Amino acid sequence: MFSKKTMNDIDVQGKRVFVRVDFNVPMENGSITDETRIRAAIPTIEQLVNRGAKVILASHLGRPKGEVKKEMRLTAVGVRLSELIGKPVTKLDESIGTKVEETVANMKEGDIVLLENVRFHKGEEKNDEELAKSFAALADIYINDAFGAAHRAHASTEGIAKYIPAVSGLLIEKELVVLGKALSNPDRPFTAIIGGSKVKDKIGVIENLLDKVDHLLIGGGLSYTFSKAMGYSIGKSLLEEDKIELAQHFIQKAKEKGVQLHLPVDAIVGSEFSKDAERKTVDIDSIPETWMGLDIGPKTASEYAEIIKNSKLIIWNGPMGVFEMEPFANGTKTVALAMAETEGYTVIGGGDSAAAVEKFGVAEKMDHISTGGGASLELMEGKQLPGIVALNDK
Ligand SMILES: Nc1ncnc2c1ncn2[C@@H]1O[C@H](COP(=O)(O)OP(=O)(O)O)[C@@H](O)[C@H]1O
Ligand SMILES: O=C(OP(=O)(O)O)[C@H](O)COP(=O)(O)O
Repeated sequence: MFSKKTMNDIDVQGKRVFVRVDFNVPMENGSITDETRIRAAIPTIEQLVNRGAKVILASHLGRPKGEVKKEMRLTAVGVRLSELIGKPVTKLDESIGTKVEETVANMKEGDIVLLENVRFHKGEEKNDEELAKSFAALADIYINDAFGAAHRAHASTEGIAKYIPAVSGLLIEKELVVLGKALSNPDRPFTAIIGGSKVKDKIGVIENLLDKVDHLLIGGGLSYTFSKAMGYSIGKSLLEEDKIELAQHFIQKAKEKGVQLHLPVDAIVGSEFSKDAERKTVDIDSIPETWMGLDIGPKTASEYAEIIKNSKLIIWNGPMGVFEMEPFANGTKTVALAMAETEGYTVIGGGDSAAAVEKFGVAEKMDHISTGGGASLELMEGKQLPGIVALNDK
């Protein structure tokens, strides 16, 4: 049961509503390559517009680390949102300050304003009180609908909730209901697949996952820290040096728990991080010194596909390789196709993983595409998400 107040529990007509969404979409050369997260926010926005709210949207994009980065502006997102929703969206170049205050003061019922990337302010990720108060001062009500960022205690996801009435949006509610149902009493075999490049963020979740799953499949950039822990040389592959010991601990813990921890047995390596790189397939203990692992190899991919097909519940977060580059897309594609074929209940989490199943044309075949990668993993671990804890109880 969802114990937090939602936007259905409150009156929003004529109210200024600060809606935190997760518009952190994959971008390439200024264009949006996957709009899953924008589409996922639309039911909340549309309903608020129809109910006569003044809708102030806030989001982060990428990790600009407190600086204004031109390629991380939300301008393209504003344009696409306006097209999808069929209404004007006023995109501002700031998220606080006089210009924002004036624009908000002139809003009419049903208007939509999109603020600039909140992470252009250092205070956002520090959950700075002053910044949170400035966001709160813009609105009468706070609605959190950024499921993908709900595991972050930031000024616009958590801090703001201290100062004005705070409720959840429709997406967060839906995510919690669907994920909660799948995870509360999981069908077995239960398999989790973890990959991607946010190694520091994701390696920690493995500790608790080992208590929950039957199979854990590791791929993507994350896998090379494990290869290193096994004593293999990994050339120039992605490595989180200070997590090698932790990876060793997980390999040991998996053995003790009887969890099948599967690590890649082969890799596709490239001579550089480029789609035009020279490429070859090698066993995992034979990555040449100056090369880098950019995809799981074919033996690994087919082993993983087999496990997926024989599982009853599969949760996948993080691509198996740099699938955005055609020569390194095959591992992710094989896993995506196996997810489409399995009889098991399939959950995809994360911006890039969602983009991958779209790219390979199998999004429709998934049982649930979650907008949160890290957030769904933390939920699966049994952790409380700060962006949700902060909301008012029913
Ligand atoms: N071997 C690798 N080396 C470097 N980057 C990788 C590798 N494998 C996958 N990636 C990258 O990981 C990124 C996605 O990681 P992440 O953000 O953790 O996933 P998600 O958004 O699904 O949670 C993709 O852009 C992909 O190119
Ligand atoms: O893309 C996101 O997370 P995800 O890659 O775990 O799905 C969210 O927007 C959170 O972004 P962050 O991991 O930079 O805080």
